[in-house]
Amino acid sequence: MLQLTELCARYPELDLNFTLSAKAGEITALIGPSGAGKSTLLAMIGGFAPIDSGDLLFNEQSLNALSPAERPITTLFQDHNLFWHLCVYQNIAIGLSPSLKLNAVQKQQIQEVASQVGIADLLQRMPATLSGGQQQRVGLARCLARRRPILLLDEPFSALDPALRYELLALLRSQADQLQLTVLLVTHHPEEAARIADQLVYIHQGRILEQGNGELLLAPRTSELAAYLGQGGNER
Ligand SMILES: Nc1ncnc2c1ncn2[C@@H]1O[C@H](COP(=O)(O)OP(=O)(O)OP(=O)(O)O)[C@@H](O)[C@H]1O
Repeated sequence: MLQLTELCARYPELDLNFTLSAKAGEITALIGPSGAGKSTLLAMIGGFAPIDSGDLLFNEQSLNALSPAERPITTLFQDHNLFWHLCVYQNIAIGLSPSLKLNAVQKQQIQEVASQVGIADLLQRMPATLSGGQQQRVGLARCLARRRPILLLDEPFSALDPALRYELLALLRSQADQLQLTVLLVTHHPEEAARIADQLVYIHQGRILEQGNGELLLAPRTSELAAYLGQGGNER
């Protein structure tokens, strides 16, 4: 279980304060307007942005003092996931060993993960020769190969067309189930995320305003979420 308790960061323009928990095997979709603090929240969990106060626990162990590499976490971003001078195999391998020297078990792991995400026949290709969807599969494969129990995704599929985006979300769903990953996904496509997520979390101005399952989108309780969803106009 990943548990955030009053996890705070203060910036000149925004105070962030999050209390949230997510279980193994669960996908949590983080939605909210631009500038709400979604990416900063992922960065705080991943160790890339400072935590001013509060607790970040995974299976009851504090992660606050750990460096990004020491945390049981791997992150997939929208861009900059791939090294263009390395082939697909090496792009996955670098997640396991920065020197690209792999033992037999690690080599096997790469084959396995490549099959799981449907890129087993692309391992010798260069990233520039792949479609956007294939490239994001490679990025996802690298994250999965690292076998960290927490997977953070910051809008990784948003540049893809809707059908491909959904295909990758469905892949994420199956991997979360199989590997019992705790997944936090930042997305600007709430309806799509609702099809695969266990919980939706609406973030507004550095705070969680609403949280729940897909029903949230059908019946927002706050005027902020209604406005974000384009259902504004009704005073609530
Ligand atoms: N390093 C920083 N220095 C100053 N302010 C920061 C910093 N990091 C985050 N912030 C503040 O937090 C706000 C939230 O930014 P963040 O990128 O997390 O929003 P977001 O919800 O992910 O937006 P988007 O959907 O556009 O990616 C920023 O607008 C800024 O006010």
